[in-house]
Amino acid sequence: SKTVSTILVTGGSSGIGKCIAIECYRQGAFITLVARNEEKLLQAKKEVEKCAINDKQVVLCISVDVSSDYSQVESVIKQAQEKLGPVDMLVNCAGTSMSGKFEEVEVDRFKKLMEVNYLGSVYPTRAVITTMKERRMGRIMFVSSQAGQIGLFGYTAYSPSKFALRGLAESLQMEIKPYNIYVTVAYPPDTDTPGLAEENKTKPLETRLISETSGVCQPEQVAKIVVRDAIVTMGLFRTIALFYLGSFDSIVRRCMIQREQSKAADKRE
Ligand SMILES: NC(=O)C1=CN([C@@H]2O[C@H](COP(=O)(O)OP(=O)(O)OC[C@H]3O[C@@H](n4cnc5c(N)ncnc54)[C@H](OP(=O)(O)O)[C@@H]3O)[C@@H](O)[C@H]2O)C=CC1
Ligand SMILES: CCCCCCCCCCCCCCCC(=O)[C@@H](N)CO
Repeated sequence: SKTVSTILVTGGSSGIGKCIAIECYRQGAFITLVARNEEKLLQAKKEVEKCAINDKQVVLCISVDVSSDYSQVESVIKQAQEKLGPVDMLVNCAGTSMSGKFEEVEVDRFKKLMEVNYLGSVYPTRAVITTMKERRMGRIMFVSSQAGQIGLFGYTAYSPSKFALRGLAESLQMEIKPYNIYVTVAYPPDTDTPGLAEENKTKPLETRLISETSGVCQPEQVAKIVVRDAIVTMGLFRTIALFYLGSFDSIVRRCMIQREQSKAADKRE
């Protein structure tokens, strides 16, 4: 039996996701990289493999669009789990950004960003959650953005898709805490990646000046911090309304225990 973790990283072929994969591989994990473009996936796989700490480690690649068809996402993640074992940590990092003035953003982009950034995190999470609950263990990370905490000039399409992740994460955390599954949300500032370079091609001056106040991080640095937070801390509940959330948690726990007792009673009959 393995002692190391199995980690699935969406958006693992580039930028922050690739650095998260490398960071975990350096700690002995087995990794599945998920993204669409197969060449970029293979290239990233090679880079990750260079960081192995033992000869049993494996990097698996899956080419799929995380945002288009749930049944497809479910089936490829099932295949990955059959090969590498159940996912201990899911990192939802696949995403795309764009900036522009509200009235200049093509109307289709609002939908596209919600699909990729929001539904593209719902689907993989939905595909791993049942097994995590059965195993009574797991970690789920959502990669939001500083623009997922405050709305900023130029991000009328992007920010809402990142705010949505927070609502998802907090609600889900309340459901799955009794199952020993912890949710974290990362809110990085601008980070030097191919995605940022692409976004910068059309960034309004205001957006650029505002973003500069927060500086640009290196993806390796962001990866180190978010992986540490996901493994070491107990997730969101540190920061928000501890008292109320604690009492809601006890409701959830009580209901779970009652449900299990009545299930056991049914079996005895
Ligand atoms: N860089 C930054 O300044 C910041 C980024 N973020 C967030 O971090 C995440 C990663 O950003 P970054 O590293 O810059 O991005 P990159 O553009 O460099 O990488 C994006 C990754 O996501 C994959 N991806 C994109 N769309 C899909 C899809 N529909 N299905 C599956 N995979 C997909 C890409 O592969 P492929 O295209 O082949 O599918 C690639 O692996 C994003 O969610 C972004 O919003 C947050 C704060 C700051
Ligand atoms: C604790 C409260 C934090 C609030 C800090 C406010 C700082 C304002 C600057 C924000 C910079 C915008 C980052 C967007 C990054 C992004 O997601 C895109 N680059 C993706 O490519």
